[in-house]
Amino acid sequence: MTEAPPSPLVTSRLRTPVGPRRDDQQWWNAQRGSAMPFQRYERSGSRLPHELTDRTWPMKSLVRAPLWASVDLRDGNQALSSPMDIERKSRMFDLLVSMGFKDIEVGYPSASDADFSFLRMLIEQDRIPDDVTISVFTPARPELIDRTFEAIEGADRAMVHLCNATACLWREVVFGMSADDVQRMALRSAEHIARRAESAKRTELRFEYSPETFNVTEPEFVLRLSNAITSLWDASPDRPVTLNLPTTVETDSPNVFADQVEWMHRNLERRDAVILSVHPHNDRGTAVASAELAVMAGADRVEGTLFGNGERTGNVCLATLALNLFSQGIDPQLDFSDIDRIRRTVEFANQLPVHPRHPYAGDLVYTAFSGTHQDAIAKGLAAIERRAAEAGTATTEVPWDVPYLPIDPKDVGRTYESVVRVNSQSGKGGVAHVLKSAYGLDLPRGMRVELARQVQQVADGDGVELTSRELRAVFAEMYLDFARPALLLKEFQLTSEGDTTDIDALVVHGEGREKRLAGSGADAAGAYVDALAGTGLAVEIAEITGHVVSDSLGTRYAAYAQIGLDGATRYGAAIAGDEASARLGAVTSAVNRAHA
Ligand SMILES: CC(=O)SCCNC(=O)CCNC(=O)[C@H](O)C(C)(C)COP(=O)(O)OP(=O)(O)OC[C@H]1O[C@@H](n2cnc3c(N)ncnc32)[C@H](O)[C@@H]1OP(=O)(O)O
Ligand SMILES: CC(C)C(=O)C(=O)O
Ligand SMILES: [Mg+2]
Repeated sequence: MTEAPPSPLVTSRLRTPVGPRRDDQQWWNAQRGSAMPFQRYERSGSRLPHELTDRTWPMKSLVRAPLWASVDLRDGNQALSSPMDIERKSRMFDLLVSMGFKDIEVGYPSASDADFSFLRMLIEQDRIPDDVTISVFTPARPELIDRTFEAIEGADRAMVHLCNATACLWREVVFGMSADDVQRMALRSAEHIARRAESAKRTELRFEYSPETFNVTEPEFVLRLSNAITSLWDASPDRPVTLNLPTTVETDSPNVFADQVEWMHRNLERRDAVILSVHPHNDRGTAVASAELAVMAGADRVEGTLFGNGERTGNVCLATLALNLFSQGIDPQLDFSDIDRIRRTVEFANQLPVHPRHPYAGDLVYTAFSGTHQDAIAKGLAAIERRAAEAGTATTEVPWDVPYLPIDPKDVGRTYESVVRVNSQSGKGGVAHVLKSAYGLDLPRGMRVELARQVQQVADGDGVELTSRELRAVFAEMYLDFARPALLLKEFQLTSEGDTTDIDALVVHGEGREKRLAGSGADAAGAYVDALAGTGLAVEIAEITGHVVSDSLGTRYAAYAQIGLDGATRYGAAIAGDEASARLGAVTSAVNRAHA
């Protein structure tokens, strides 16, 4: 068996070890060796091309969306315990089209009847829009290539995607071939494809080649093979060949992949005739970083799946990549404006749930439970509203800048309702935010503190989250509903003359009977406390605030009073049909709380 050409690129060791030194462990580092058999995974040599000391990708930033290619229907599908049936495939295909994907790998038609018939259905029912190119996967086996061409017969456009593994382990263990044999197998298949394409005149054909296991293949071998393929297919700027570099099994940190991609990008022949693509998998959990750095390193196109379904730990998640761009002010060129619809369809097709913490799409990703985060979010949302009001424009027109929320949930079709959810980790900011957003109640600061303390006690006791309705109930129990009120304002009449307001009120105080009281003051509340002196209550008003509330019961008024009584400060609140009733009710509530 011929060995792969010796590659200086894979034997050089350029990596500088980082991390705490083991020999003179510091007093502050109590970590000790584990019993894990890590030695089994030690590597000799490096995958870094040693020429690449002048890498340019670290200085680059992403400025536009790469070409997106969905492989949900091929790589995603092949990883499912129950592969998609035709209905699930159709729903996935229509979703991808509706989102703006122009490059969709629809299957591996030579592998199964399900993939073959789905493709025939798409073609025969004319379901492929004019600006969408479907791609079909084939291994380097002539009989399967022939079947692939049967599957695409009659299509207006298609991309034939040839793939074979190239790394030493696969050459030796899977194929039992030398590097030269693998190259010969790939070229024979590429030639076979070119020949078949000659006779498929009706279809505008493009070609893709993937050196599967690229990331663990000797770079010089993969470069030589890729150049031979693009030459055989006669890649030209007006008929470019897609060269797709996968991390079939992700093995290294993303900077290593970025170096590998930049090295290919700089050394490929016919670079202007090659669409350089990457296909990261997520075995180390760094597929997104690998894709982003690869684009900085020169890749033009990214293959992946929605929410990262795929073999083992999955393919790179295109939703994350696209919305990462969006969050930096770059048009993702894909429509995620209703991310829950997208998620529901993908969950239906894959029969797999999307994790509640999945970037941008999970149920919980725009939700804060912890107090300080809630406080900051509530302040951030209020600041956006203020800025919009100052500019005389809608909140959607001012730049988004809210702590702990990288994007506006509304931009992906979410509401603010679940942004703040209250449990025992919550503070006053969160409690106030929920009452305001769900019920329009804008409590004064001191009252928020008092209410939050009570909410925390309830949440601690129950150990669960409080819904906005439960929160409203805690508020009502504290300030609005008194089973045995010490003071009851049954009715009142106000008259004003000049700067003075007079009140005539009917109250019940303590165990006593109804009592008619009169008083005067600068306003209704002032007149009321003056009248209350007649029952022996020496109330002082520190602050009264209020606002209109519109809810299912119509437009009403909410008032919040802070009073001094018997040397203590109390808060009270009331919601009533008119402002005066609410303000007097808030004073009554505060008195009742003092006596509770
Ligand atoms: C990284 C990727 O995602 S590659 C895509 C992988 N996707 C799939 O495998 C899904 C669909 N696959 C299938 O349905 C089947 O594997 C089939 C129908 C394609 C082939 O089935 P079988 O002929 O029974 O072969 P099987 O899958 O057991 O083994 C693969 C054979 O193909 C060879 N092979 C594997 N990959 C390739 C390739 N890219 N090009 C050429 N030959 C290949 C293997 O060496 C093995 O050959 P051998 O029989 O001489 O040992
Ligand atoms: C077919 C290739 C691109 C693949 O899916 C992989 O290597 O992961
Ligand atoms: Mg893959």
